[in-house]
Amino acid sequence: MIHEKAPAKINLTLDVLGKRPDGYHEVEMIMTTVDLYDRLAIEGARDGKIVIKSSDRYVPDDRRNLVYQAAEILRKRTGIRDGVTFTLDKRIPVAAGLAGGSSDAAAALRGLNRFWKLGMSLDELAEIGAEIGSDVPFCVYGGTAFATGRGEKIRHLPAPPNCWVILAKPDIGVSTADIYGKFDLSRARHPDITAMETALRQGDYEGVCRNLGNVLEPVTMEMHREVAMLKDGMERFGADAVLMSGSGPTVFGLVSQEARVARIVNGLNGFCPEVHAVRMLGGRHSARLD
Ligand SMILES: C[C@@](CO)(OP(=O)(O)O)[C@H](O)COP(=O)(O)OP(=O)(O)OC[C@H]1O[C@@H](n2ccc(N)nc2=O)[C@H](O)[C@@H]1O
Ligand SMILES: Nc1ncnc2c1ncn2[C@@H]1O[C@H](COP(=O)(O)OP(=O)(O)O)[C@@H](O)[C@H]1O
Repeated sequence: MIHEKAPAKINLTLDVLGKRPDGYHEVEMIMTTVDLYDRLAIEGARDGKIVIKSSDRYVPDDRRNLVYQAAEILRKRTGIRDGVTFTLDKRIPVAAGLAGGSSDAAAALRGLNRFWKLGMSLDELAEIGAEIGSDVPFCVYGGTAFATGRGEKIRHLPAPPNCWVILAKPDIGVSTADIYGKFDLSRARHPDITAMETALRQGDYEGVCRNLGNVLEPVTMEMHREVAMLKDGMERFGADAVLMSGSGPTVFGLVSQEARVARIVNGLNGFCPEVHAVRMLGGRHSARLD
């Protein structure tokens, strides 16, 4: 049996440039991984079956699970017919804007690469991952990156300055397709992605805080006032900067002073069911074969 960790991501910036003929949106975003993980165990299965055992009853255990799709695509590409059992310990909230499913799929690709001794590079796995979902290539590498296209083209960036990240997810689920569908380009306030990239290159924490921005945030907030309430709460309790991640509804706050973390977490616990205090990870995965 082998194990692979699947970290959550947050979007430091998310911009949409327009809708494409294929129905997806052209995006520019800066993403980074944080130390909240799902855990994936991989072992063999009889009769060539792909079996998913999940700790979360809201996550599908069939072909709809992105982990299943990762195994299926990898088998098709390589001609391998072996069965495989995945035991998925979900810690990342589902449908939260934290790319839990995408990160699980990426972990399945990295893990199966080791389990089946395929010898593929992360670039090859990322290319395969793009067939599963727009965020999967980023999740294959992890770390910090500038993502373009529909999110699948990746350019690596330096890790953000170390700080605490407080994640708060209201008790609602959000459909990514729904939020992109309601997005109106003419009303968008575009974030300054160049300024964010400069802040990352200079290790400038205040610059990172100043330049957080997500054009999908007002769209999700208009549908769910809980998101705006959480953002207000997080700011009031003392986070340095606050933003919604991805299509939401998770809101994250950046905090440099450890002493403030407990105060913010305790304050939010009063009205938000799911709050996590985590750290930035920033570093990339490797395509290890052991
Ligand atoms: C918004 C983001 C930001 O990181 O993350 P989440 O909120 O899902 O975490 C991503 O763009 C989500 O990526 P991902 O969740 O992999 O999306 P996909 O499975 O490829 O697409 C789901 C649906 O979202 C819409 N979609 C997705 C990506 C994109 N660039 N344009 C789109 O319009 C499409 O309607 C698509 O059918
Ligand atoms: N391994 C998985 N973990 C979580 N959700 C999954 C997984 N595979 C498929 N899904 C489906 O994908 C949807 C989006 O989940 P998730 O990846 O957690 O959200 P997001 O795209 O907002 O980050 C869920 O509603 C779920 O039905």
